[in-house]
Amino acid sequence: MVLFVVNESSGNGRGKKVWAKVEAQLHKRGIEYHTVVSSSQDEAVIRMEELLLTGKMKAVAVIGGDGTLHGLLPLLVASGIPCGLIPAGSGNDTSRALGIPRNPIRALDIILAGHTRRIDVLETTSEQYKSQITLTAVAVGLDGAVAADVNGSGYKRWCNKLGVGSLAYIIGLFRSLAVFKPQSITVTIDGVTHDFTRGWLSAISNVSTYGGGLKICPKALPDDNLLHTCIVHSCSVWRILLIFPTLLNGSHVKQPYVTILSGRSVRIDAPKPFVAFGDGEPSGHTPLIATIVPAQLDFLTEASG
Ligand SMILES: Nc1ncnc2c1ncn2[C@@H]1O[C@H](COP(=O)(O)OP(=O)(O)OP(=O)(O)O)[C@@H](O)[C@H]1O
Repeated sequence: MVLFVVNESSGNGRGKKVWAKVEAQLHKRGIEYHTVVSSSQDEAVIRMEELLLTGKMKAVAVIGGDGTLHGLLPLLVASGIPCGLIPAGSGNDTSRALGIPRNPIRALDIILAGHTRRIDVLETTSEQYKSQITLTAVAVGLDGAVAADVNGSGYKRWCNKLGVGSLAYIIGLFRSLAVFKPQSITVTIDGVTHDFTRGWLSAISNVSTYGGGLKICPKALPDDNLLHTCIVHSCSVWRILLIFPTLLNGSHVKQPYVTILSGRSVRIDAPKPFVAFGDGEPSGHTPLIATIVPAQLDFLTEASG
């Protein structure tokens, strides 16, 4: 039986509408299911844990955004149960990376078909969070500041209402640029140290996009056993504004102000703490260590080939 974990508030209420469509479809097809409709992440984890202990759940389907899935990752990884997603968030970078359609019924069909792809996750350690699991990317620096600004903001609600959830990240960028101060950063990847002056951000990615479709690490794949980090450095605020549109097609990687490094483990240091957000949720501050943990999650996706 599939357990549906629903965050009705994801996408500023889209979760509720998506669940209504999915539930109607399940009834129509006469499919039995269990459900956890939660008002908080803690409640979802407790109730999901209880239901998994019964041994009757063959898969968990999350209805929500990247943040909803993020909160359930430790339990999903520990249980080894296949996991699916019916996207209902604002950014939806997990569904983008795994080719899961926005149409709830098509996403439901993928879950019911039962094909899985084994994917990696990122584990981060900071002073604030001893161990955290992220599926998409950890934004460190300017992009972390953007995530902090977007989270819970009034404009995010409006963007979602207008059906342009990704626009919230663009608004957040302009607001954050007005106050953000770049600084020297040190990125140590697999033991090799790289120093950057005027470091703006170091995005650590398991998938190619973040922030609602920005191709920050275009070559990253969720099952390549590697993490990829994109460092933007040595440039002015005006250059950042010019680089930003090139994130849409990933051509920023050709610029001298952008360095991509890949490996298994990375540590980011900065003289003053840079804020970090994983899957759009708080991950602490630098110094921060991220490690790729290969083949941790069986994700329900379209059959390949
Ligand atoms: N299982 C849950 N039930 C209820 N609320 C949750 C649950 N998990 C997380 N939340 C809260 O709901 C917020 C919004 O969820 P989520 O991040 O999935 O949606 P979003 O922000 O609209 O989309 P995205 O993360 O794709 O941009 C989270 O930041 C968190 O505070």
